[in-house]
Amino acid sequence: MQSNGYQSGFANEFATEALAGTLPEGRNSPQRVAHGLYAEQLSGTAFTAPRHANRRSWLYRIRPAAMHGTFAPFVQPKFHNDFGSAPVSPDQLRWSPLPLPDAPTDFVDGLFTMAGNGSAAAQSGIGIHLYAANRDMQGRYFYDADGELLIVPQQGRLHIETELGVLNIEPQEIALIPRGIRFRVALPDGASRGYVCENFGAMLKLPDLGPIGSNGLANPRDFLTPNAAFEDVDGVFELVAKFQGHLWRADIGHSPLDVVGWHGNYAPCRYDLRRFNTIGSISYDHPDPSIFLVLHSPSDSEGVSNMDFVIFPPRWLVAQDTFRPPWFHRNIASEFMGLVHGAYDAKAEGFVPGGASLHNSMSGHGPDAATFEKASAADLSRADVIKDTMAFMFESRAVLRPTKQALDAAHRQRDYQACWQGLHKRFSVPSAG
Ligand SMILES: O=C(O)Cc1cc(O)ccc1O
Ligand SMILES: [Fe+2]
Repeated sequence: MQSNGYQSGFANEFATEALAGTLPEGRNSPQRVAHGLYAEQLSGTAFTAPRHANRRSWLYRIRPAAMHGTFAPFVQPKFHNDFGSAPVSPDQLRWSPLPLPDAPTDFVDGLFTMAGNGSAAAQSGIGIHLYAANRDMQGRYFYDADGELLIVPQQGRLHIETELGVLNIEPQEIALIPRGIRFRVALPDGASRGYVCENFGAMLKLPDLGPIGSNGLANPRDFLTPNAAFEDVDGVFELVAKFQGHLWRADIGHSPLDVVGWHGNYAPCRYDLRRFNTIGSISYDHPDPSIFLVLHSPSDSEGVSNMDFVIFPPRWLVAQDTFRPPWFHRNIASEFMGLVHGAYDAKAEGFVPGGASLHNSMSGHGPDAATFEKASAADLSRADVIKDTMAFMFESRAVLRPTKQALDAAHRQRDYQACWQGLHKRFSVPSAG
């Protein structure tokens, strides 16, 4: 399926048709829809959610979504929401990239669950997954009833055909696929890898800007939602569903990507992280990383997120009398980090593109010894430019429980804590007089 272009804006009321005259005028559900299509509403928030938070779309499609066979369990044991109940160690954890597969592996088969909290049943928390895949989804369509998917490719472009249109993204761009939307992923570059945050909680939204003003951080017009595109194909296909933490499959005799036109504000979108308007200190001190917030999923407590998606993009560091890289810290929040491109300014080595780290609540972390030495001696009369970099963080209010397979993985760096062992004692009491 080819892209039909995009519409700009975040969660706007969009309207798009791949065939002229598809969308009904003045009503959503006429007695007979144009072109013999079926009308179907897809709601992503409660019917009665306040207007500013209400998200739903109307789809005009060749066959209703109800048409498929019965579901049976689908076996892909690496992709799940079993975050366990065993004690979670407060150790800092880090991983090298998930190895690319040798055997033919599509996006669904290539998902590997790293950590998570909460559950789909509780409608709060997140699942954090990696993917490593090398072939297009063939005759297979997928949807996630458990959460919205935030996809962060690190290697290889993704061609994502969804019910509502096509998203093409490359590393340093992201895709957001709302809960329930059916899609198929093709890999134009072959072997591909990246990160996925599965959000069981409130839908991701742009943060308020407060004193920053009316512009800045991720600007709404840089979010792109696809125009309608459809395929009218019959065949022997399968529909894979993620439902309550488990995978299911059903036969389906046609492509579910058969929406000819749609309107509404519940739709997938893409965003280029390089468009982020990065704001930082132009006087002294390193600000809290909330200044780098792209999108967040609020929780029931004001100002406390179910999940914050934060990036560390290229930027200038000019603060005076300041240790410029991230400081040493312990936070109530729990931080899962990934690196899409380049190097991260808190770590001289070991944290590489495709890799990941996990620093849970109150576990101390910060610059490694080499970074500390360098930044403590840096000449601050010059501005530092941090270029060729794109790190990110999925930060959550609740502890992120690493999965057994993540802890046992061959690519876990079991010596991660050694990066701080060179931070020797520097203290000395000045001698009297
Ligand atoms: O741990 C990290 O590297 C992420 C991070 C970056 C920063 O600039 C300040 C706090 C923080 O948790
Ligand atoms: Fe941190």
